[in-house]
Amino acid sequence: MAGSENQKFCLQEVLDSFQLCLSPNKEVYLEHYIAGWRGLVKFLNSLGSVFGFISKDAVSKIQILVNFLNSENGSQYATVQSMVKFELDNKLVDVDKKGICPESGCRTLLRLHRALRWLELFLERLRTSKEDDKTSVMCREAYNESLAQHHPWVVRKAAGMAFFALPGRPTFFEVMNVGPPEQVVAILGKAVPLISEVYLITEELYLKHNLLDLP
Ligand SMILES: CCCCCCCC/C=C\CCCCCCCC(=O)N[C@@H](COP(=O)(O)O)[C@H](O)/C=C/CCCCCCCCCCCCC
Repeated sequence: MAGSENQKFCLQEVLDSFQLCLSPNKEVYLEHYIAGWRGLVKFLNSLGSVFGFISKDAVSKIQILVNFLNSENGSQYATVQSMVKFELDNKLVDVDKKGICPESGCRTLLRLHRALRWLELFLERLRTSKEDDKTSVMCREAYNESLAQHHPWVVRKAAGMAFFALPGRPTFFEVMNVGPPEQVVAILGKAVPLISEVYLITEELYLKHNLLDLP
């Protein structure tokens, strides 16, 4: 999969990954979760270098999780549930403040998990938007309702500037690469509930283990 972030984006592939994410007993497969994010990063990269700092952060977090999956403990990272159990049982998570495990799987996934909520809110706005609605406004609103609450001022400012560079809705829909607008809206109608389900399962798991504020 190396370098796949540079290939052409297709929304259907992202949908497929998030579909494969859930096991029959509603565990979240890390491999497919990562594949979903890789697909999204492809989209981000196609929007231009102004989004480079966001893409870079997402790629570095994806890479941390890939490294865990490929490590000698890889089988413990098969699902988000098994990762949480393994890291907590073996004291591999910095719970209160950064210490000897600053880049645990739990902490790294939490950052992507928060971004998944932004994605859900943004895609729902896109799905229900009108032709001349502004993607930058949809993106900002979704960001303010989610990720922004976890970012310091300087990151919020940089993100806010980048949103101005987002293309209009028609170009945005074209880049999604699934056909005419009605088709995009139909696929978004499948993607949003799926992403929401993955988000909620992870949120409940993290809440149960008191992991929602990992430093
Ligand atoms: C389906 C097609 C349409 C939507 C496609 C969206 C594509 C989005 C792809 C990636 C989204 C970005 C994921 C960002 C992860 C951010 C994780 C994070 O919060 N990191 C911060 C905290 O990390 P630590 O310091 O604690 O390690 C880090 O400080 C962040 C730095 C970069 C800025 C992040 C800004 C996020 C803005 C999200 C909106 C992206 C706009 C994309 C527009 C399509």
